[in-house]
Amino acid sequence: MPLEEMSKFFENRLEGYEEHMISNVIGYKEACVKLPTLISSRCERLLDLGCGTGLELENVFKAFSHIQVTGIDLTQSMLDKLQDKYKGKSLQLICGSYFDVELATESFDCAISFQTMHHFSHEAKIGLYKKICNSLKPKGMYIECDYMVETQEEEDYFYREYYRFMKDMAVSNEEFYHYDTPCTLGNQIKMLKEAGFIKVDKVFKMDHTVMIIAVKLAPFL
Ligand SMILES: C[S@@+](CC[C@H](N)C(=O)[O-])C[C@H]1O[C@@H](n2cnc3c(N)ncnc32)[C@H](O)[C@@H]1O
Repeated sequence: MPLEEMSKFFENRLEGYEEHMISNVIGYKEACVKLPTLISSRCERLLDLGCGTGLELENVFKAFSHIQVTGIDLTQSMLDKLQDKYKGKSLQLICGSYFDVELATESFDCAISFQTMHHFSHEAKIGLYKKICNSLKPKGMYIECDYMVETQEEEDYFYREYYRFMKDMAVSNEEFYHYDTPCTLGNQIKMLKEAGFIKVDKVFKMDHTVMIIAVKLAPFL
């Protein structure tokens, strides 16, 4: 089956998307409940990469009613739904790729990404993580919740299949097509450290849903 272009994939599944995440992705609901407990009470500006319809923001807004959220997503229809759901909230929504959107230096207290990073190469993710790290204030943190695999063999299998599909479709690696290429927790931690985060810890795991916190500076600084 040919792969679908990334934003088309999500556009075509908008109806029923949230129900699918809540009912079928084991650990997703629980990770959303945990998220606000990990965010510092002093957090004023939050960056949400691949925010989609903002399902992960529901509990954040309950705990931080005045938080300012910048959300970036490739799919306009997902952003439209987010805007509709959170009327009256402080939202800046940007339709574009988080690989391309410029992020001002030291401008966010916290950055999050939920279920969006499992589509890219290590190289692309390290570049993006550097950009995220640079956009965080000195005491800022990045929280990633994503689909991860247990072994290197599984990770290698998914990347191999992805590159095979892309080759068969004669699509360049610069274009975004939807195919899951989850990484191991160990590789995720390595990538985040290589990008400049000082401390990276797993804080939640249920089935294949894993949450990591990456801190920009050592906590005692
Ligand atoms: C599985 S959804 C997750 C949405 C939301 N974070 C959630 O937890 O419900 C993945 C989202 O990532 C977005 N996405 C994928 N690649 C992207 C990119 N390069 N830049 C911005 N958004 C991207 C898709 O458009 C989609 O809305």
